[in-house]
Amino acid sequence: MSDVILQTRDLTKEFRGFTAVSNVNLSVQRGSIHALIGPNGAGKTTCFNLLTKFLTPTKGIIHFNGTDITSEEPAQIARRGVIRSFQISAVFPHLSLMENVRIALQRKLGTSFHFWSSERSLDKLNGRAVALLEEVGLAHLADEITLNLPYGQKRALEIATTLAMEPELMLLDEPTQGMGHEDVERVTQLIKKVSAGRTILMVEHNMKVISTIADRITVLQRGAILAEGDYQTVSQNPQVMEAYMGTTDGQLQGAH
Ligand SMILES: Nc1ncnc2c1ncn2[C@@H]1O[C@H](COP(=O)(O)OP(=O)(O)OP(=O)(O)O)[C@@H](O)[C@H]1O
Repeated sequence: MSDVILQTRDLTKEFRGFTAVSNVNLSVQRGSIHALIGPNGAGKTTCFNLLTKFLTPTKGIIHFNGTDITSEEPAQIARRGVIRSFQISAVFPHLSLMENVRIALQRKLGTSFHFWSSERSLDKLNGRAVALLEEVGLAHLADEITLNLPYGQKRALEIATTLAMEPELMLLDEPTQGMGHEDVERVTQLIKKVSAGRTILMVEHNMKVISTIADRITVLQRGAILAEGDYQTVSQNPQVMEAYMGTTDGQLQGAH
């Protein structure tokens, strides 16, 4: 039986008559790494904004875990476990890595009386923060000031703060953007690692990353789904090649 965690039906967003996302029927399998790709302006970011309700759809339905969440507020959707990776600017540069992860954990716990009434709550909080830093390979830098981290490790910290929100579905927005080859490799492996027991929907331009870790790919063009399938299927689709390269005999590897 297929196990779909996220499903959209006819998801559409119009901006003053311009259709940025057009009747998108997206189906994300639980436990998969699903990539959303497409040329500039294809509607990828708008899709993410609709899924997290930073934008209200003009039309369409969003189901998460079988529940219609279309009319829910962003905070409600986040509480359900749909968490978009924080932008790098949301990580406090003058605080240590440990402090940043603790703040993310506190944000998740909020004013839960059950948690804070426990005498050992601070120990638990610190323990959880260390475990998250370990998960992303940054535990040895726990007391380092975030500002001093190289770019690749800042993105790993961003993933740790996202994990602190206990995501069931993580939305990663161009996680390897602006990285050198080694950082791309490291973050690719990190995404693979943290995908265990979670579902990841990622916007990514780097075809090497996509071919390495994506189970399924949805290609958007001018707001609509152009193609879907695994890397092999999508990369050999003449329409996809055309959309990326303006040629039907090009290779997707060269895109972006
Ligand atoms: N708030 C807005 N008002 C008007 N038009 C918008 C708005 N947001 C996005 N658009 C338009 O919608 C289209 C899709 O934009 P979007 O940012 O979703 O594309 P994208 O696939 O994420 O592109 P990129 O890869 O360049 O980030 C673009 O033509 C963009 O100009």
